[in-house]
Amino acid sequence: MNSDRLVIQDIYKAFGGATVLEGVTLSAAAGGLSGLIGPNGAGKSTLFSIVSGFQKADAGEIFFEGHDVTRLDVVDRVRLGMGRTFQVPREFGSLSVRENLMAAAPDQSGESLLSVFLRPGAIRAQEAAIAEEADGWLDFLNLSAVADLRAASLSGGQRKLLELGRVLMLRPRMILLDEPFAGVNPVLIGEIAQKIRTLSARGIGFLIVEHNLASLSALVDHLFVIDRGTLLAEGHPAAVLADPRVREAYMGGVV
Ligand SMILES: Nc1ncnc2c1ncn2[C@@H]1O[C@H](COP(=O)(O)OP(=O)(O)OP(=O)(O)O)[C@@H](O)[C@H]1O
Repeated sequence: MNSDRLVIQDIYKAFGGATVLEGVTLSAAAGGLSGLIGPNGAGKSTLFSIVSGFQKADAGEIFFEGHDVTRLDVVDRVRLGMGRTFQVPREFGSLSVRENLMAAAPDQSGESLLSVFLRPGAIRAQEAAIAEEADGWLDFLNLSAVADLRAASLSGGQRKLLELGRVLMLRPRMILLDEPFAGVNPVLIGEIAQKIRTLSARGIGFLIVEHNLASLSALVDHLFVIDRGTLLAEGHPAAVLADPRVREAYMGGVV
């Protein structure tokens, strides 16, 4: 059942006395291109954190491709193919761009001191494979020219691309992208959107939180709108953005 979907079922979350999510239920195609919008403070980032396992819901359930992941930690969700990026990129500023990608790779047995002594050849081979994979993504993301620069020196848009690269190192089947276009110039927005389209055509699904509605609706096939902690509307982007309830809730009718 729902073996090809991310199913979010009746999620509740309160911080102190304030209820942020009040029974959010939605179902997104795991391999599809979907967007999640809503006014500031609607609970989008909180929902992302709960879906990816960084925060616990007070109630509700999450299923990914038929697996109940509600009680799994972040690492186990990543193993099942779920990846996420953050609104504020979390790269290591003092590491190079390439090192940032390599550090994101899972299962680095080279980090265990014992295996450095016992199996040095295997670790060198593994590191070489990780470096090759990182270089492949750097090339795909047009970051090869800055691979040896410190991540802190990148522009806002390049940092978004790096963040995407870091999650790609986890080999996800679905990526939750938190505001990929925020603080990015229009040219680079087009480039990031194109990368997302290419990855989608290769079978990686996306659920994207974004305030730039024009860029988002041009990219995704399906939009979800949450408002005051519940799902307000969903459907084809043009239909959703024309929905009077959405226009009313979202920016007080200015959409
Ligand atoms: N750790 C926390 N402790 C207390 N309140 C929190 C916490 N995280 C989020 N909130 C509150 O929950 C509400 C929803 O925040 P959230 O960041 O999920 O909304 P959002 O829809 O992503 O907003 P934005 O579009 O502005 O990023 C906000 O009122 C926020 O202040």
